[in-house]
Amino acid sequence: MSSIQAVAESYRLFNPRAYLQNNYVPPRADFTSDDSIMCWKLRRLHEACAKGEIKGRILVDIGSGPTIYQLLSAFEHFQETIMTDYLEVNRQELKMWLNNQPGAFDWSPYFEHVCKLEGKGEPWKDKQKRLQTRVSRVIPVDIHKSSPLGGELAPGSVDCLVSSFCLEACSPNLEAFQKALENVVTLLKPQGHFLWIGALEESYYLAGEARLSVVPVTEDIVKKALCTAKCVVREFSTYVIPPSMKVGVDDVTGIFFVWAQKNASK
Ligand SMILES: C[S@@+](CC[C@H](N)C(=O)[O-])C[C@H]1O[C@@H](n2cnc3c(N)ncnc32)[C@H](O)[C@@H]1O
Repeated sequence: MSSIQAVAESYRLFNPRAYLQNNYVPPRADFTSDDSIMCWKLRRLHEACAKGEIKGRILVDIGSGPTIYQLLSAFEHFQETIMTDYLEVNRQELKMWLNNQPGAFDWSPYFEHVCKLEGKGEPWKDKQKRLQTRVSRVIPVDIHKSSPLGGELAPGSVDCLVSSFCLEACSPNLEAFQKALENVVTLLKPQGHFLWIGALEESYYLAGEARLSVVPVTEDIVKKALCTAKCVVREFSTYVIPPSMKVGVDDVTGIFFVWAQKNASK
């Protein structure tokens, strides 16, 4: 896969339902096991957001895909949450869930789990309703454009970004990955926060008929990319994929979680 255009072409076959089935049901999302990928991701996000520093007016999720789990802790600390994806099929899948339409993916175990992490005894349905109300827009994004959200949001206007498994999964090479990161970071206010989750050393993943190429990145590459994008790493952790989570839908070896902050002066 050699160009941004070729990557875009490969996404034409992306099947949101197959993607959800590959990654967002057991064993990868097994809430009876604290060792599952999903429990690790939700715990990392919960712990970063529980510190009380990550808050503000606008939260934007870059490359949401058909998923909402990545917002379950952060959205509570912002007045407005904006979800984004490159593909209309994914934006439709999200709208179906936001509008409680029949056939929408069932995220209830995720809400139950995060309510338990928060420990307030809140009924999960209350939290679900709050997220559905708090998401104000589901809009197109292209991380390869200097303004990834077009005219929808001005550079320097976002308090916090979330992004999971997007940048490495839509970039043909490391140069494009670095540029995409810099494009996305321009949306942040100085000192804005970035909660970033991604795949380590992955070269492909499947979503139905689609076989998507991924640019393999290491922990070191991710840290250096953030430094070049004028971001300071506040927390960095990695999860090593155990054999039980290797289910033949990708060749990922690990997952990184980063809480970074844009430099004050940029
Ligand atoms: C691996 S999925 C990640 C979905 C979700 N965030 C998650 O955690 O599972 C990658 C997403 O990137 C989106 N994408 C593809 N090309 C893109 C581009 N140029 N800019 C932004 N997102 C893009 C895809 O539509 C897809 O939803």
